Amino acid sequence: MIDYQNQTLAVDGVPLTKIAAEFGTPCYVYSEAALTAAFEDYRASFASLDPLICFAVKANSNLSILQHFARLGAGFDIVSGGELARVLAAGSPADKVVFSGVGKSEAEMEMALNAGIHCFNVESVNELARLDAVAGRLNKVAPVSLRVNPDVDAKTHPYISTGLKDNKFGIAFDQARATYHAAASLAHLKVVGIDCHIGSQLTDVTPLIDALDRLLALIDELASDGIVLEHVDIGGGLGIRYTDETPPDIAAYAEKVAERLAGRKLKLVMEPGRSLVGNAGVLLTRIEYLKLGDEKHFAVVDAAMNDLMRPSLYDAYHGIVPVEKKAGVATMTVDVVGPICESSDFLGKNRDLAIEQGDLLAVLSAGAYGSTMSSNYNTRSRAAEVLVENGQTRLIRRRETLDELLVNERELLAK
Ligand SMILES: Cc1ncc(COP(=O)(O)O)c(C=O)c1O
Ligand SMILES: N[C@@H](CCCC[NH3+])C(=O)O
Repeated sequence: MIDYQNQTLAVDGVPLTKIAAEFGTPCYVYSEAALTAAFEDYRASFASLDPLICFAVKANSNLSILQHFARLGAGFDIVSGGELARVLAAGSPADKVVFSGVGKSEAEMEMALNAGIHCFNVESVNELARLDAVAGRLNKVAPVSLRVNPDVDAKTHPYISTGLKDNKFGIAFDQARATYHAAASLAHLKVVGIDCHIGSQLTDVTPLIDALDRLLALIDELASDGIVLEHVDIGGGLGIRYTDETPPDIAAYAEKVAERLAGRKLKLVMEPGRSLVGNAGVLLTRIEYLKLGDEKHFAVVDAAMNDLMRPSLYDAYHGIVPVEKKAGVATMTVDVVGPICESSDFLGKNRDLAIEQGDLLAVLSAGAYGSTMSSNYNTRSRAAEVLVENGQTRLIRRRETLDELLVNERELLAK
C-alpha cells in the first residue's frame, strides 16, 4: 500500500519519484489495493446482513475508481445528475444507485427516473410533491426513501455535521411520520425505505447507533400505521486517521447494527465515502521554493488550495512527508503553502521536515474530498490522477490543459 521502501515513499511498490517523473506534479496517486481492502473490510464486517454498500461518489468521483468499486459489487450514493452520469459511465447498474441531496432539480429527477435508480432519498415535503409530478409526467412510479434528520449530535466539525435540527438536511424527526403518510398518498411514489446521514469524519459510532435506534422506532410506528418499509439506509460518516484519531472499528460497528436489525425484514443500505478512499490516496507535489525568513520558513509547493481545499476550508490536518528520506539534510519547521494568492492557501502549518528545494512531498490521506473539491482558481489546471494497480501505474485523469481552461470563453470574446 503506501509505505517507505529503501527510504523512498511508494504506492503499492511503485516509488513516487518514478510517478512524478512520468506524470508530473501536482498529481493524485491512489492505491487500488487500498481501495479494495477498505471495501472488503465493510463487506466482511457486514457479511451477515448482505448490505448494499453505496459508495458516496462525492468523496471521489474519478471514473476509474467508480468502475473499480462497481466491479467489486458496490452501489453508489449520488447527489446530482452529474454524479449519476459518472456512475453510469463507469458501468454501474442504475438499480444500485440511491439519490440524496436537498435540491434535486426536475431535470435530475427525470434523468434518474429514466435510468431506473434504486431510490430517491427525499429530503423535504416539497421535494415529494415535485417528484410525484415528474414521475406522473413520465408515467413512472418513483421509489422513495425519506431522509430523516434524527437530531443527534455527530460531534464532528460543524461544517460537516448534518444530523442536527439546525442543519438543512433531511426531514425533521417530529414531522417524519406525517411526511410518510403524505408520501404514501401520492400516486406516483412508492415508499420503500428510510435513511439518515448525520455527519462525516465520525470517530465514535455512538451517535450513529443512536440515530439508527430513532429510525427503528419510527419504522415500527409506521408499520403500525400500515406503512411497511423495505430498507433502512444508515448513511456514511465513519472517520479515518489523518493524524492521531482512532477511527471506529467497522466490525464492532457492524455488530451493533446487526444486533438491532436481528429478526427484522429490513434490507441494509449504507453510504460510506471517506472511509473507502481517504487513506488510499496521496497528493504528490514538488517544492518550488524554500522561502526562509528570520522567524518563519515556507515551503512553496506546486499544489495549492485549488487542488486540496480541506486545510483552507476546515483547517483540516493532513500529514505531509518527504518522498525521499535523505541523510544529512537538516530538519526545519515550515508552513507548506501553495502558489495561490490567498493567505489561506496552505496544506500544512508548522511541519518539521528534512527537505531541500526541489524535493517531492506527499500530502497524505488525500483520497477523499481531494480531487472532487478541486477547482481552477487562479486559472490553475486541475491535477493529474494516477491509479496503481498490481504494481503498474495507469493515468486515470489527464492534467487539464490551458486550452481546456479557456475553451468555454474564448469563442465568446467580443468580435
Ligand atoms: C447523504 C450522504 N451520504 C454519504 C456521505 C458520505 O459520508 P462520509 O464520506 O463521511 O462517509 C455524505 C457526506 O458526508 C452524505 O452527505
Ligand atoms: N467535504 C468534507 C466532507 C463533506 C461531507 C459531505 N456530506 C470533507 O472534506 O471533510
